[in-house]
This record gives sequence, C-alpha cells and structure tokens, in this order.
Amino acid sequence: MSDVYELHLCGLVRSLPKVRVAPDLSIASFVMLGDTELIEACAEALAERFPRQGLDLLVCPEAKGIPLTHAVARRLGLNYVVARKSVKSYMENPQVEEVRSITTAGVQTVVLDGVDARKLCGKKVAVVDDVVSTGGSLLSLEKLLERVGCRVVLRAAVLLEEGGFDGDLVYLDRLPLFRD
Ligand SMILES: Nc1ncnc2[nH]cnc12
Repeated sequence: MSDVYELHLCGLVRSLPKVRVAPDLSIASFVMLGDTELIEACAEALAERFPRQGLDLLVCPEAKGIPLTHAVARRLGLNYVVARKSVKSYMENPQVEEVRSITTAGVQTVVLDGVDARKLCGKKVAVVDDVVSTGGSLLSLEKLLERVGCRVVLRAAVLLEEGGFDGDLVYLDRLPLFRD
C-alpha cells in the first residue's frame, strides 16, 4: 500500500499521508491549516453552494476548519462562532457537550462560551468543517447549538470520508478509507 493518497481538489493536488487509526484501518490525513491556496480555493467553491439569504452566522468546531470558515464567512459577508474543545478561564457560563471522534482517543468536549451562546440564540446557522467522517463531532455540536436555541439550516465540509455520515451535507469531494 502506498503511504500517501493523492487528492485532486478544486484544480489543486495534495499528497495526504496515510495514518493508521485502528489495527486494520488508515485514513488519508487532510490538514488544510496553513495552506492558503487550498483554503481559498475550497472556500470559493463551498461559498457558491450556500444560500444567499436566511443565514445569520457560521459555526465551526475548533480547530482545523477555522481558516476555511473564516474564508467562507468573508465571501458570504457573515461572522462566525468557533466552538472550542475545552472550557477557558475567560468564558462566561460555558455550555458543554461530549464528543467521540475517530482521530482522537477517548472522550472530547465541544464548548460554547456563554457570550457566543447568547449571540446564537434564535439564529439560523451553517455548520462548517474541513472533514466529516462519522459525523460524531458534527452531531454533538448540533446538539449543543440546539440547546442554546439556534437552528442549523446547512452543514458544509470540504471532504466527506467514505462510509461515514449519511445525513444532509454539502461537500466538495469524498475521501477514501484504507483497510488492510
Ligand atoms: N481523514 C482525515 N483527515 C483529517 N482529519 C480527519 N478527521 C476525520 N477524518 C480525517
């Protein structure tokens, strides 16, 4: 098995290292953080698929999807909220939900600062991320958003990982999994 996967996306090519996440399973690790050319190209393609009306804010989970969300938000003329992975000392009345993910062992959390929770209350939002695999983190974030009185009207990601999430999702391409 080759140790990289060649991803062709928005007219660009990237070599993704294959990373083992279970004894017989590897993923092609997609990290667009810092890759301005890829972030801008994907944001342009994704933003075209967003509704021009009826969206108040974007929301993304920390951390890999933050620059992408920023670039999409700029194109739509919107602001965005980042859901954090842990409670910070400066947060006011933080709202917390548990997450399980295939790339991180154990239980993680998704956290909204109470200040952001107030901003989100009564709003229509799109949730944006770089890769969606099982959708576990996405659904935990949505549970949290629902709890703070916010409605998710769109989910968007650059890549959907094979055999994963089967709900509604706007995405640009699929990403294979590798079994041996
Ligand atoms: N293939 C992948 N690359 C980076 N992050 C991921 N999270 C889930 N699948 C992933």
